[in-house]
Amino acid sequence: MTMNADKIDKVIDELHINEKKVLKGLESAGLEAIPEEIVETQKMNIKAVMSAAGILESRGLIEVQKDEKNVVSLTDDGKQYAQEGLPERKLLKSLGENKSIPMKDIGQKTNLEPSEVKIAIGWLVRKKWAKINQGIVEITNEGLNSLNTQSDDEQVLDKLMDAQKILMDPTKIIKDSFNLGFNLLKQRKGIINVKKDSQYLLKVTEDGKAVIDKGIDLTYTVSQLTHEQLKTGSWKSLKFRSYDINAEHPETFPGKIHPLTRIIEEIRNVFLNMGFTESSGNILESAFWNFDCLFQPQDHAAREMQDTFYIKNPQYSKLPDNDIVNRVKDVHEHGGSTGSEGWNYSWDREVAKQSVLRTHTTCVSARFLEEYEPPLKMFSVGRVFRRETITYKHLPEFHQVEGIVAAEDINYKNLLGIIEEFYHKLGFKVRFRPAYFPYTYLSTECEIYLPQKESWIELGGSGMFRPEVLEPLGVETPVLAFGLGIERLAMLKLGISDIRMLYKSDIGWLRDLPVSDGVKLK
Ligand SMILES: N[C@@H](Cc1ccccc1)C(=O)O
Repeated sequence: MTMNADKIDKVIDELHINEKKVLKGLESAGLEAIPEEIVETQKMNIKAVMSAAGILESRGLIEVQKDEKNVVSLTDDGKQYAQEGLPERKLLKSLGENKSIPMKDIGQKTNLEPSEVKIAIGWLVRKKWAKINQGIVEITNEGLNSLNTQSDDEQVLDKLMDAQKILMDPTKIIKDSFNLGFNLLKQRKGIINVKKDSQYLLKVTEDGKAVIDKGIDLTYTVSQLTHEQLKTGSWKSLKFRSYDINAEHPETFPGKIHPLTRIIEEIRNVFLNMGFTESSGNILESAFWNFDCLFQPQDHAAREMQDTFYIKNPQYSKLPDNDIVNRVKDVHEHGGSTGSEGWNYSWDREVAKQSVLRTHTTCVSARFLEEYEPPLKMFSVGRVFRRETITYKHLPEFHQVEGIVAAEDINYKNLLGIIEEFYHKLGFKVRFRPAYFPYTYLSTECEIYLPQKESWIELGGSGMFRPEVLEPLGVETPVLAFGLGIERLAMLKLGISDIRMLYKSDIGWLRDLPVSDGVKLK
């Protein structure tokens, strides 16, 4: 099957100068040549020819045939034998017409070296030129007949002497006289050398022919720009090799921002766009800001060691001004001036001073309210900590987004509207259920719908801060507040079923995520 014209043009366009030269060389050699010939005609080195041939072969333009040959030549000893004759020939000659001679006399009566005598007798017998009878060497008729003729091995010896080397095909076993002679010589050590040698033959294929027929322009095409070309300006006259966007390439894994970070950024953008101011607090917090100022009684279950991480060092954190501390104490003990009864116990300053890892970001909202005057809209994102057993949907450490809106005419309906709007912007449908928090009334839990599971899952709490919270902070307007978990939202957005995957260093699934989902990061 041959290529169409478009394909031919594309192939030509992609050929490197060396590949073009090899094709040129093959064209002038009649579509078939050994690499050495291309080296000659195209003035290339053998390495360049071979690597270009490899590429041409991979593109189907040529075929590279490999021919393994044995190169046979004579050793120095072999050459000496070729000149002086093999020992058995020397012995036969020096015996002349003598048909027999005792073995022990051979040394004296012939001109053979002592070391040759044994070999000579051995081969005389092997070649059936002589027999040994009770210590006497007797020349046979065959021996006499061969006085004036060359045996097979002697002929090969002569040929090798003349030709210096002879190529033999190792895959073919030929029973001609050359091979017989060659095998005989090989049985004697140190006469002939056999080396393997690969010979390549480059043959143009039909596709290659089509490319050659189209005409190959030897203009140098550059695949890489060098410093030199830029400096001298020679790049202006160069022809550049076009990109092959289909070329094989190693798989790469670009760095990307972790999806959880991205979702946090997306959430931040939503609130910033809704006109909220961003704030933040500390991970290490006093029980006062985490619990007490939120009207959470000091014997509340959530404060217990099994739910909250208490810190040994620093064991205690600083409390704010006595004013606010005393107002909080008042509210806890008997409701302050809110009209509420409070919790009716004796509030302990030491308990409020304990250091904790914040269990929610609501403490950020409390601190903000203490510092700023309504009207205000504030959100914060941060890590919170709870003594949870790790499961597919629980982590002892996770993120919350927390927010408050404080203004004269703010009400519970606004709260539901804001939460609905927030989830809507992230692509979720939300519903509300009544709930209880010590610091809000009315209180609600929000749930979002999971189409895959056809069920609702709880994502966070919210409510209107109680007067017992607002009064000590000096806030006179209503305040709506919410605190929503982020990891569960991330699970839904990313379609993962185990929350732990968000914190695993196993990057397998992260590799499959797109590099960007279009969320702008600062
Ligand atoms: N702090 C609550 C959420 C909440 C925030 C604000 C008001 C009401 C509830 C939680 O962590 O679950």
